[in-house]
Amino acid sequence: MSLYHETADVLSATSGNLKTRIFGNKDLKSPQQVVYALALETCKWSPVLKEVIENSELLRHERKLSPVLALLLVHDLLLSKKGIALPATHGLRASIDRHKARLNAEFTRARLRRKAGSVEALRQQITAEFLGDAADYPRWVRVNALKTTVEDQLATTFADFTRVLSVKEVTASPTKSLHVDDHIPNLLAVSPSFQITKTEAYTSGALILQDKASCFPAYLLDPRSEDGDVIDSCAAPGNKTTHLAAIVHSRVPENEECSQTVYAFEKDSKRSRTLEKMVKIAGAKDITRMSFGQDFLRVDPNSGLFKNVGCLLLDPSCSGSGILGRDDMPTIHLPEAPDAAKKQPATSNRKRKREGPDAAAEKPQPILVDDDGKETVVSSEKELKARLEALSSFQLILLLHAFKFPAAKKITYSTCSIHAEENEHVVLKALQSDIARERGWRILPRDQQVRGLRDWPVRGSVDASGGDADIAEACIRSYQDDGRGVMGFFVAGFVRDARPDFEDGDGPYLRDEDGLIIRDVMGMPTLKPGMRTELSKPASAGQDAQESRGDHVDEDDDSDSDDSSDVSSDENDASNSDEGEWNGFD
Ligand SMILES: C[S@@+](CC[C@H](N)C(=O)[O-])C[C@H]1O[C@@H](n2cnc3c(N)ncnc32)[C@H](O)[C@@H]1O
Repeated sequence: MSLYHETADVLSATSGNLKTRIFGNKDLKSPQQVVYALALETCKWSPVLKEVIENSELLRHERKLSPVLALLLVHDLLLSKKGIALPATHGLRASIDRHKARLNAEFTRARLRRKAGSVEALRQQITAEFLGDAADYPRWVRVNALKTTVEDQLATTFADFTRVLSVKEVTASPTKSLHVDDHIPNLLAVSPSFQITKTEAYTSGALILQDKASCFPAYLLDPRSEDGDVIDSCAAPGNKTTHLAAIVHSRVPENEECSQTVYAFEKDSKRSRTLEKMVKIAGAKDITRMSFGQDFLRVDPNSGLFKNVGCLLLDPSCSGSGILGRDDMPTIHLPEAPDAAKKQPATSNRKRKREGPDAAAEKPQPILVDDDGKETVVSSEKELKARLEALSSFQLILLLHAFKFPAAKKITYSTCSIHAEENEHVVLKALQSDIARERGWRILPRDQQVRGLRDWPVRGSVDASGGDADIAEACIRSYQDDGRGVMGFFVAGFVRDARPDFEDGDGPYLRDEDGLIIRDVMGMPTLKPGMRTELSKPASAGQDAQESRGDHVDEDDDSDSDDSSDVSSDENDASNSDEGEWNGFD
């Protein structure tokens, strides 16, 4: 099926948002990114394209074209640099090419009616209209300190931008403007219509699109050289991993080698590939060691490899309820088909929101979206509660696992959820846990936080913190729609005084240099790495390299599942088991 038919099907589907319709559809033959870009851009331009198609009477002459197909093809004819992505002999392309001159003329008329002096001016106008409410949010751009500096970027990529004093001014300004953020170092708020993905700085990894709130965890963790190595336990797609690497890098004195490592774990093998790409493009490869398809719960905290880990960042899967525009389906303006004109009132522009062009009106239902964009429709309060309960017990298990790293003294826990169950409640339970008490973990109070987050005004809920105002103050929140231009988010920091209780909880095992136990508590030899590999299931292509170095291969690769069933990853299993569970590093 052609790109155009597949994209037309996506736009005509009756359920799911645009992202889930595309990225959750394994049957698509065309590249998902290409389908997404075509669908989104066509929706954006559809008010103009509708006019062009109707005034040129394209659908009256080409009866086989549906209104959606016509929009997609005319979009590429008029607006894509490469034109229609079909051979000239293809029937669909021919049906548009026959009307090329008329379509071009109608496009010019539509532009002039909007008083746009050029196609670029029209593009800006259309983008601003399309953004609608989203225009209240700037584009948050993290300047990647591994590759560039704010000063360099202000002098190059943003040379023709006006610097303004607040986020509100950025979103209100009709011209290109930017604001250097007051809370997070190396962060810029940029005009939402700016097409940053087309800049060299973006494609080379010097600039990274990352919501301000998503920058909180790495900044709050504040890894310093004396803190030793860092773990990002749930790393893909890698925004926070690369942010951690950038912070670590920025603290290495000039002419000195970086002695710290950022260990990044990602359980899902498909998402691990995204992580790998992101780390590479961000220039973070030297600092980062990634373990693909690795469940963090199966990482042994007492392994010698992690004896210098002083900081951990935990950003586990959550309900995603704070994410901006996750459940939005862009509006598409369909041209009238000649027959439809008779059936429908002439005034109807068939403008539809959250539904495909041929769908019946759909009642919005609350949905939760997981890391892969998979949706869970929540039809009742009870169902929402059950889902949040499952998610929060999995989040707590991960946090308690992080507490076990013997040299750890700082941890951040974050979610992009607005629900207290996944946020303050997890924090309270973690603080009340045996492991927190044994190891002396406490919350990082507001007055000890890095300056930018100490100053950040939006804090946790006192009610959700069991009435404890200090804990609520220590928790950092953000909400959509509060005028600060950020997504809904939560982060809390935990600290303790470092105690190198390396053997703690694991017994006086003797380990080899990779941290593998080679003698047990009784001094008896344990399995050697080679023997473990024999016991493992055959490795996939990506794991060959790990095996050849004698690293373990996961026997129980459940990386495709990323939902609350993960809760079944028994914590004790994870910490006590030392065999066949380690995926090694890339
Ligand atoms: C919210 S996303 C992380 C986003 C990431 N920190 C960033 O900023 O780009 C959660 C990730 O954790 C992964 N994950 C969930 N459970 C995990 C586990 N037990 N071990 C390792 N990764 C896990 C998921 O597959 C998902 O990619």
